[in-house]
Amino acid sequence: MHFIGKSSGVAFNGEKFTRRIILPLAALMIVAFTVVLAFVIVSADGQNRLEVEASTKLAKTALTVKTREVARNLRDYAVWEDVYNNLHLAVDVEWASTDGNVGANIFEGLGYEMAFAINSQKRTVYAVIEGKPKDVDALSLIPQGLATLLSQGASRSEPATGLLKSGEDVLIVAATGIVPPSINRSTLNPDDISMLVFAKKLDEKFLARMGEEYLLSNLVFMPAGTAEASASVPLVSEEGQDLGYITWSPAEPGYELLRLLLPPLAAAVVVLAAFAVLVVRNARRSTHALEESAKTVEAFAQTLQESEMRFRDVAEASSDWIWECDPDLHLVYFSARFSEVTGLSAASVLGKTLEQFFSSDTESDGWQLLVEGTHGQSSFRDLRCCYRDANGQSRICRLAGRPISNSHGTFSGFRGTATDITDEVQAQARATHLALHDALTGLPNRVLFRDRLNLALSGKRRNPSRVAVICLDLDHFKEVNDTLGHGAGDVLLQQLSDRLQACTKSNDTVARLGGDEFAIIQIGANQPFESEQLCRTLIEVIRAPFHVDDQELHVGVSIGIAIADMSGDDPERLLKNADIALYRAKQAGRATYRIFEAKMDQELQARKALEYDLRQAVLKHELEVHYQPLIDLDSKSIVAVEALVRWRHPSRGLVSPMDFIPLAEETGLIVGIGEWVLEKACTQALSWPQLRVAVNLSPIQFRNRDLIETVRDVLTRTGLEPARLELEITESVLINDASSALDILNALKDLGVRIAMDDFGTGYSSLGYLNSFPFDKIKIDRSFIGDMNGKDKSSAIVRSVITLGQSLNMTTTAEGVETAEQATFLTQEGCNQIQGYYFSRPIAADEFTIFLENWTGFETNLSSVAAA
Ligand SMILES: Nc1nc2c(ncn2[C@@H]2O[C@H](COP(=O)(O)O[C@H]3[C@@H](O)[C@H](n4cnc5c(=O)[nH]c(N)nc54)O[C@@H]3COP(=O)(O)O)[C@@H](O)[C@H]2O)c(=O)[nH]1
Repeated sequence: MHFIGKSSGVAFNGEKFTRRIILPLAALMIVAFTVVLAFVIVSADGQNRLEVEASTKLAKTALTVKTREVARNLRDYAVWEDVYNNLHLAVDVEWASTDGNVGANIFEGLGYEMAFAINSQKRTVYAVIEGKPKDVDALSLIPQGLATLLSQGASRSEPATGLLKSGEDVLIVAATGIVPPSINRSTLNPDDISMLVFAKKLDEKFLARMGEEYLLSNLVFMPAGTAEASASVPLVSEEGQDLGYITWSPAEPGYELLRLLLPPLAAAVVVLAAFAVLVVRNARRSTHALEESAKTVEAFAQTLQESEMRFRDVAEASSDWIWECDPDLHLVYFSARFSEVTGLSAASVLGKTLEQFFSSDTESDGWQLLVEGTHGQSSFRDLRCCYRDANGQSRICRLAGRPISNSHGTFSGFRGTATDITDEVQAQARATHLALHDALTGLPNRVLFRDRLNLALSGKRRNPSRVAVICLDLDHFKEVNDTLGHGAGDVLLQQLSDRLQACTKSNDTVARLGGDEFAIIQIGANQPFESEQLCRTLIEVIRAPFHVDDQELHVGVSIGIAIADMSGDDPERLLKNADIALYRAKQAGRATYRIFEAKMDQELQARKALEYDLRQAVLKHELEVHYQPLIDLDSKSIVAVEALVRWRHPSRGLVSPMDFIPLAEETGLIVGIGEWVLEKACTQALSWPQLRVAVNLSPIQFRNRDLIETVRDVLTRTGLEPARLELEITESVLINDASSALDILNALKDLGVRIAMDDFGTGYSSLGYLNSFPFDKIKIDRSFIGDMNGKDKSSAIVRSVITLGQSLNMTTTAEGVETAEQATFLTQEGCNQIQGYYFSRPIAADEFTIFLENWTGFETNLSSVAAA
């Protein structure tokens, strides 16, 4: 394993690219182009200079040739016998000037502007200027150099030539002696010889023709002192006098070359530049790609480095250690972590086989294959093994290994890791336990209960009717929680679970399903006998007081039993059936048990249907309120009316509240129904201004703290005077939580409404209640009224309650008065109000209005009662 160092920065940014690639390349191109251009220009210039040199030579040659031509023409005349005779021996001007001798032909034929014949005394004897004889002196006309030239020409056979000036004109002048071939020249004294002179002007015409002949374009004469041209030949006399120069426009092959070369060169430069741009662009792309791949490589290197660091950190931080064994599974290597984790020295273990050090705590095939040597030299992982650490403690580890080979490729053992998973396994075991057990009691929870039930039922199939599911629900446990707090409730539940376990056998399962709900799976050969026996025991055992925080607590238990095969063997169904039986046990007055029967389910279904109908009834406004009058026995007038709810069911007809109020209470629907009845009754009472209206309140409504607000709101909404509203409560309201109930009653009383104790005598009839709360009225339950005949116990009770009411200054009302005798007796005993079918059944509001209108009072036969 090795680390790849961080890159030293291969990255090539744009600036670097420009500096390192583009600028040198551009400079190279500029230099190359400049060199080429300079070379071309220098070559062109060289060529031009060569051309100047060549043309100069040519111009000189042309001058020489012209000069020789003048000399040659001169000589032709000078050797002519006639010229000797007519211009030397004697001067015959007429002969000489005749055309064809030395006359006009000299100018017109040969083009010489001047011709002179000069005798030995240097006197011009004959002169022809531009073809016409003139009397001029040659030496005056050409003052400088002619004398010398005459002298030279006289002394030699060939004409002497030179460039001389006449006025502003430059002349090619040739001078030679007039000596015919008949005379031996050497015999003559030069000083005696007459000279013939021809002169040719270097005028424009002459030079133009000469230029044409010698390809010297624009050949012109330039006087002395003017700026010298690039191509010129100076005109210097024999005596060194500067006469000016001839100049011409030399050909410029160099510039021609430039004209030819520059466009393709420029094109080449453009192409090269374009190519360079392309190359640079490609290079930039390549550089960019290179840069990207460099970055990627760098990133990889970084990642690898981090990965290695991570691996090292993990390896050092984890409890893993590395081991190695030879082909016979003898341990031959441990990493340093081995000793740190196990507390054992590597030396004490090295040499042992895998099997001698580890043992498998599971029936793992992998482990068997490994230690038996049938591993096939293949990798393995997740082998759970045990070993003993330095303290002799059993530890669990997970082994992973892969085969290793020597340099020849032969199998040389295994190398792998061992991870100590003892804590993990223990934590997992704890988690599993927690997931399957109730934290408070340690009993199996619902999940484990289901598992066990499934298991029991699968066993039951081999031995039917042995499994019973028993559901338990504590009676009055809520009161423990409410009065002593949840801590006390928890302790009670823990004690209860101990009692439950003590009552069951080892192969039974006691589980806590939640709250105060417990369940038992009982396996018994003799069902339902055994489960009934167990339930009776449980009821007894649980009835015994619990001791929590020095307090003696009493709870009871209701139990439902479902026997497999008697009620199906589906675990869910079985549990549900036990629940239904439990419900029936509770309905039966608690502290008892019930065994599930099929009809219970039917009843439950019917109840559910009723519940559904009731919910619908509320929504569909199928409820209505009927009214029953309360008659004052002093005035014989109707003083109040009791509102009683009815359900006009579409198919069942008028349903009694006896049939649906309990259900409404169980489902909580009573809260909404109660409020609706209250509002309806208060509204209706407004149309009977002389009457109070009495409305029944359910204990369930009392548990709701909103009751006070509800009553206040209804009174506000309807506008009924609070003193005209009488709320009837039963003793059960006070039994559950007397102090809270008394608070609510006081609050209601503060609203100004009256409170009546309903069904007095049927419950605990604790006089303490009457003492602790100043009721306005006591309603004697109709069961006492129906039973009394003047002498019996009921009559005595009724009499005592009336007396009690009188002494507590409370109104007494007798319910269920069906006969005149009952009315007479109650009148006689001093009862204040009576209510019953004798006067009217509960009737609809409009019927009641008619009843009220027709009311004329009633008669009591006091004498007959007294006689009885
Ligand atoms: N929480 C609420 N409870 C209500 C409401 N409406 C009624 N109830 C309670 O339902 C129980 C049954 O009521 P009901 O069937 O209406 O019976 C009442 C009277 O019809 C009946 N009664 C009256 N006189 C006689 C009689 O001469 N003989 C006879 N056999 N029965 C008679 O008594 C019932 C009134 O009882 P009480 O309320 O105790 O004054 C009943 O417990 C109602 O309270 C409601 O809206 N909310």
